[in-house]
Amino acid sequence: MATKQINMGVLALQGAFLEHINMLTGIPEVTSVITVRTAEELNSVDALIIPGGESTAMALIAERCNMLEPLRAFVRAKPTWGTCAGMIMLADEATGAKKGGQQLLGGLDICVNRNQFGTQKESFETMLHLPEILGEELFSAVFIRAPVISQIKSDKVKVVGRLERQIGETKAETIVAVRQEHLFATAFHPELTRDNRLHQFFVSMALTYKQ
Ligand SMILES: NC(=O)CC[C@H](N)C(=O)O
Repeated sequence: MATKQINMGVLALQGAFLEHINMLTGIPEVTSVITVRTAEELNSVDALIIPGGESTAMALIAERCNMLEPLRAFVRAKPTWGTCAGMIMLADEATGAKKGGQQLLGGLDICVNRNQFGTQKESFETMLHLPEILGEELFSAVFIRAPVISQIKSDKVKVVGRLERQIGETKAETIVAVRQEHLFATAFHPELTRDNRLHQFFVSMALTYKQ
């Protein structure tokens, strides 16, 4: 039986989209990877990655390009993975937003808190346990001005990644990866490593939604 094939898109309005394209290239099931900037391009893909970057800028550009509604319709129906700023875009609610708020796409029944770990200088890389995705194996996760999931608002949301950090005397645990049906979100940047296991996971996940 022929292996199922998939056409992938990476939203390329702003942020680290080239790195995602590099990660997807070479995964056998991926027939094509395109940069998505228009509704026409969006409608030609089976699944989408929304990259990291700056969610306020991404939302403003999406609004100016009349992409907010096409993106909202896409994420309601088709597999989408948001990384970092992309995760913020997929959240139903965000705190720590700029004055006046910011546009979100929504879809994930979560609240995220932006820039939870501080400034760019406070970026860090740590080994993460993602048992539902990688079993016992660890994944090196890069956090850059990352958000965290501060609230889960429905039982449709499955937590797939937790980060434990020692802050002074206390151990703090935060949620950094979730899945809700066809949506997947990570607070960190798997595209900035040389490890494409999470990209492989997303491709397999997206294939299960392809007729
Ligand atoms: N690396 C990132 O994507 C940072 C996200 C950024 N802090 C935001 O709020 O959009």
